[in-house]
Amino acid sequence: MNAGKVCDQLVRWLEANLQRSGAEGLAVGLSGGIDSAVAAALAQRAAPGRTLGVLMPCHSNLEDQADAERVARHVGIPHVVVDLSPVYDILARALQPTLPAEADPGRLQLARANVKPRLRMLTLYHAANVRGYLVVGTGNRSELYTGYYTKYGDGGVDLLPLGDLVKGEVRELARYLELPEAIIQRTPSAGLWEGQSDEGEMGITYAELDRYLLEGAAAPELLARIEALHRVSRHKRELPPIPRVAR
Ligand SMILES: Nc1ncnc2c1ncn2[C@@H]1O[C@H](COP(=O)(O)OP(=O)(O)OC[C@H]2O[C@@H]([n+]3cccc(C(=O)O)c3)[C@H](O)[C@@H]2O)[C@@H](O)[C@H]1O
Ligand SMILES: Nc1ncnc2c1ncn2[C@@H]1O[C@H](COP(=O)(O)OP(=O)(O)OP(=O)(O)O)[C@@H](O)[C@H]1O
Repeated sequence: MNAGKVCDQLVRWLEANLQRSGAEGLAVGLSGGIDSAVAAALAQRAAPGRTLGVLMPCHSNLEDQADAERVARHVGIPHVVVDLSPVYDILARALQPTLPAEADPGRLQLARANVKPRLRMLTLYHAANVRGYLVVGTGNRSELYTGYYTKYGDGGVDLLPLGDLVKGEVRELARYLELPEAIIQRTPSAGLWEGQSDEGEMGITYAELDRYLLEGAAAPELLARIEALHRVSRHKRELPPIPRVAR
């Protein structure tokens, strides 16, 4: 991949989409991870002085927040911090009546974890609405293909500038953009629970997934796993089905 060429294309793509929309700027959620750092750096180039970073810790560790602040400084964008921890706690209590009598522990953990990206989506849209900005998503091709994101959570965005790049290409772009090496080297994690890692949860490494997406090469078991993830997450990449009514 020619990182310089890709960078220019993506900046121009963001500029064009911003202009077409009539919106005034771009808002990006900054987690301290590589995807949001790259998305923010591209947004800042496309809309200098009109890009906002939004930090939304939710029982997150202080290191992540420090990394996110570092990204905002490095990229040169203003940022706001919205601590979602208290609202998450209140919501977790308020949601008790939605629980079945005997909730499956695995499902309960995931349902609770998905509240965090959904609160972030709500917060980002509020920040965007009050400024006339668009919400820039950070999903990459590897995550989109496998559905590794929360529907209407981090999947609820206006633009996906990284959507055609596999995770390894996002890393190449991060190096081209001269983002801090510590951010580039972080273990990819959605940070939804202690010890969670993307690769651990998916049961596939990004190297394997990227190779499959770029070259179509994968061992049969791996191919079956990736295609199963793709199949069951199809609904996330489409609008909700609408019945055709016969009158
Ligand atoms: N066939 C179908 N047709 C229509 N809708 C369907 C459906 N199957 C499920 N659904 C709906 O979708 C829901 C399940 O989807 P969803 O709510 O997203 O939940 P789900 O895919 O189960 O969980 C989200 C996954 O994304 C990961 N994640 C989240 C956030 C960020 C990142 C990251 O690294 O960036 C990763 C997270 O760790 C977890 O593995 C179901 O409860 C149901 O409402
Ligand atoms: N604490 C946070 N503050 C602000 N935004 C966040 C936060 N956590 C997640 N996000 C947003 O949600 C997106 C998905 O983040 P997540 O941490 O789940 O995994 P990711 O896809 O590896 O992204 P990244 O590499 O940017 O961390 C992030 O890129 C970011 O835009």
